[in-house]
Amino acid sequence: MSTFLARQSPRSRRVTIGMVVLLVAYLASTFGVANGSYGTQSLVLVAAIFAILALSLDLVAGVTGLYSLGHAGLFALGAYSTTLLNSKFGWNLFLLLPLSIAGVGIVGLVLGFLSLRVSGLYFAITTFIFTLVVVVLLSDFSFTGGLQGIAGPVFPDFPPGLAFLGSSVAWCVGLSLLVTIVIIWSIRSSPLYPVLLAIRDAEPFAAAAGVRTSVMKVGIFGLSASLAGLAGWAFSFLGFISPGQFSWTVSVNILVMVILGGINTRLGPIIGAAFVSAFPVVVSIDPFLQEVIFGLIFVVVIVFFPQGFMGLVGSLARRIRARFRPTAVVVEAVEDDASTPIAYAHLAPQEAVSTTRALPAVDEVALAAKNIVFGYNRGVLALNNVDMVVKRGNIHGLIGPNGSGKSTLVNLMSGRMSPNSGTITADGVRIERLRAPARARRGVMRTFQSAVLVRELTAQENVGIGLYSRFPGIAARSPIWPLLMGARRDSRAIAQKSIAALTSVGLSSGWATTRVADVPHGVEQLTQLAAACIAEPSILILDEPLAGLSSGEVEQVSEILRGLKRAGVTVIVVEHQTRFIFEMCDEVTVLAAGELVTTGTAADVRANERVREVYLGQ
Ligand SMILES: Nc1ncnc2c1ncn2[C@@H]1O[C@H](COP(=O)(O)OP(=O)(O)OP(=O)(O)O)[C@@H](O)[C@H]1O
Repeated sequence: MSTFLARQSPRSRRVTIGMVVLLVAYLASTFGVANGSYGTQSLVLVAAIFAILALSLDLVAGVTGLYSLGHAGLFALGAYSTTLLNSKFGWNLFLLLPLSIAGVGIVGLVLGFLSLRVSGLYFAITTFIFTLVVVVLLSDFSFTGGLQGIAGPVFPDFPPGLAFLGSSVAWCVGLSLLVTIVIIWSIRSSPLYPVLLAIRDAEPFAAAAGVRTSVMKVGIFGLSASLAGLAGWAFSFLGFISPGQFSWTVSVNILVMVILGGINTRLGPIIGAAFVSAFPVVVSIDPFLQEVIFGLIFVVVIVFFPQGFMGLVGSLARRIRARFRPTAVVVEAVEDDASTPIAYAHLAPQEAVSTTRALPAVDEVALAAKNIVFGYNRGVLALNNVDMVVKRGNIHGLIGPNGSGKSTLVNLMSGRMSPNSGTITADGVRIERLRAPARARRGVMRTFQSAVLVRELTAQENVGIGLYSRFPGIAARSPIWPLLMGARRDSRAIAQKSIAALTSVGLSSGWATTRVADVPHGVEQLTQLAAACIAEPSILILDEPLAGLSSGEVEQVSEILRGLKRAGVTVIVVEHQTRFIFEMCDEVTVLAAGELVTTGTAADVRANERVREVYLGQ
């Protein structure tokens, strides 16, 4: 074992040791519970099942931002389908396990689909109604046992030779919890985790990085529902099941567990489930008083420690770490080495765009928007019959007074919206009806006017999101990520490329490991530039990249753009700083009041009478 560990990298060694510790803790605690008293067993097993539910809810609510009150309903479907199919039709309990997981997962996919139509409070209410309907149906039908409920199936005991293991139900529930922990913690340690946070906090950024956010939301909800189905399957072995055990208050209770323990944390949902399940047993007083005390604890946590128990522990740990962290510095100037394209300096030679991309043919068109018409909510047209043709390898400026339609045109070119009429082609292919992720996979990437990033993640983790479409199968591999050698290699590659991308835009490693919430505006802008550059775009669209930057940082961005141009990347840049635009750009397009004024070289545009009148104020 020690030779095996010695051959591993420090990170792999930590993962291996973590897995061994988890397995030993699981075996020891399950053995203890399985041989414990009936009272201990019923308390711990119920807590373990609620831990599964809390972990599964945290995946959708805490990580992905889909607040569901439907988990009690999904839980009920798992428990009742197992009980009814076994007691009425004699189906094998072990066959019912995958059926329950898959069946409830499919219902979850349907519920997840609703999240694409309604979000936030409306999604919570929709899922709440789902739970109500499930419970009403279970209460009304006679074959479900009505309000009285029905006896759950009997889980087979261990054979006599293994009787020393104790209660088989305890092992079954323990194994279900272990599997859930492995799946959730694997996702959290995979590159999918930052992507899910981006879907929650910065969906346009995730979409611009090539993530199909709708598919991802539906899929994650389906996975979470499957885990609720697993919890229901295991719960059916604990005795009698009745509709009251799955009412809407149970959905709320699962959410309370997540919040008390710490939303979006590894251990929080488990601690919350243990606390809420044990509370009535430990504080064994008048039930009314008990509820009042529990309510007070919840209010105190929400008001003073909104991140729950684990959030409190985490913020203490961050404060201690911050004391020992070296001061981060921005590299003020980027070396101007004409032989090394700055934005791609981090890539291996065989991957570097500059070495693989043929030099642009003169006047070859990279992106063309023709006859673009677009109006918001059928109101006044924001763009009326606008043309913009961008030549390959050029830096092309887009300027115009406030409200002239620059951001709207950028959003249409990058796929955030589609035009009412007109065509957009990239590399000769029509893209105007493609969504942002599809355009990103075609090499059309963008940044946003005010940086759209995940504030709780470090700059390095944010930049890594930009690589999502470059590493196949991240979502499919994520539930067992640390167990896969190739996946761990990919994690290392993503981390290395992210640091290199940040270095290439002039950010030191100190900033790479700082949370975006704690970095200055300039670092935030450079981080989103690195996140767009890392995926080697062929066309890069920058929406006001200089907004709020110091003169040193402006010079730094200019240098980065020159590096991109040398690497053959076509850059479209929207900017108000005309000095920068006229200095940097090969061609400039000018818009005014949603109409095209002119396109031409900096000299042509500066000399244009209409431009001087509408924009330069002369
Ligand atoms: N989400 C929206 N809903 C309705 N109207 C909008 C929306 N976004 C922009 N507009 C309108 O569309 C027109 C063009 O706006 P747009 O933001 O594209 O201009 P802009 O040139 O980028 O301006 P700025 O330089 O201030 O960013 C404006 O009249 C604006 O009020």
